[in-house]
Amino acid sequence: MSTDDDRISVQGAGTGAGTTGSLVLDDVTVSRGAGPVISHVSLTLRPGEVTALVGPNGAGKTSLIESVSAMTAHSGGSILLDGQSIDKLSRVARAKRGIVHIEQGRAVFPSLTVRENLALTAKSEQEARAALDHFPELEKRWDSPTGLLSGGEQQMVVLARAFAARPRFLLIDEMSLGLAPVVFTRLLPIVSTIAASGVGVLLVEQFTGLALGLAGEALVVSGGRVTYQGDAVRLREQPEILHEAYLGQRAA
Ligand SMILES: Nc1ncnc2c1ncn2[C@@H]1O[C@H](COP(=O)(O)OP(=O)(O)OP(=O)(O)O)[C@@H](O)[C@H]1O
Repeated sequence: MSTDDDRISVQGAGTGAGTTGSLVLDDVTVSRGAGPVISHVSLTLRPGEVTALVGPNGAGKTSLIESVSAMTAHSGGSILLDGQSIDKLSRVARAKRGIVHIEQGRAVFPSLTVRENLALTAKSEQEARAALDHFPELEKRWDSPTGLLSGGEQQMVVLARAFAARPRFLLIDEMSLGLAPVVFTRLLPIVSTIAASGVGVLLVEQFTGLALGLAGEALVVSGGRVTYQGDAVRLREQPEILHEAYLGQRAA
């Protein structure tokens, strides 16, 4: 059961001034089956900034990210884009407004070429090609069936396809899943570059150190609650906060 004392709010979250251009989660709770799996999260995503969402398995990270793209309905609080509630908007409507969700797992269409995969989201061949600016390694694979690419290259296709959709906000859930750390490390600068082009990124990641390296703000969640919210650099300097989150959930 949650109490008001458990709530962690961020200055500026909510409606009103300062939210234009932002995606705001205002006291969001997501429930599945018996009850809440993540409660009272307030967070503001801004263009050009990376926010890391980290915590142990089952903490509620995926449920939260899914509530933003409307894959899962939230049971409390509100989600606002440019200061307007998007609570009632479907997944497709939110995607049309620029909220793009990269789900866990590398969901490429293996028999389609890289070009064809990007054509699924890009408005034109020109835009698909433009997405390649961030992914020069895919250039030589342009006409290859995506299923023949390595795991890291397939994840690049997933990222490129999301970028070709011209997101305003990109929600990335466990991009590293099934990838060797060395391969994942190559993908991170691409995420930074995408953010630098003006996209607000929410990054859910199990490789916490790497994720915090490119984030401005970080949230740690454990057992469905936010246990830390603030500067990512400060979190890196205080690993005990993360340790507590992981150990605390195990003990709960
Ligand atoms: N479809 C579902 N129906 C019922 N409960 C679910 C469903 N999906 C997830 N849960 C439960 O919700 C809680 C939060 O899961 P969630 O996947 O959001 O956490 P997570 O932090 O993303 O974990 P992971 O890193 O393992 O994906 C867990 O207790 C999980 O068992």
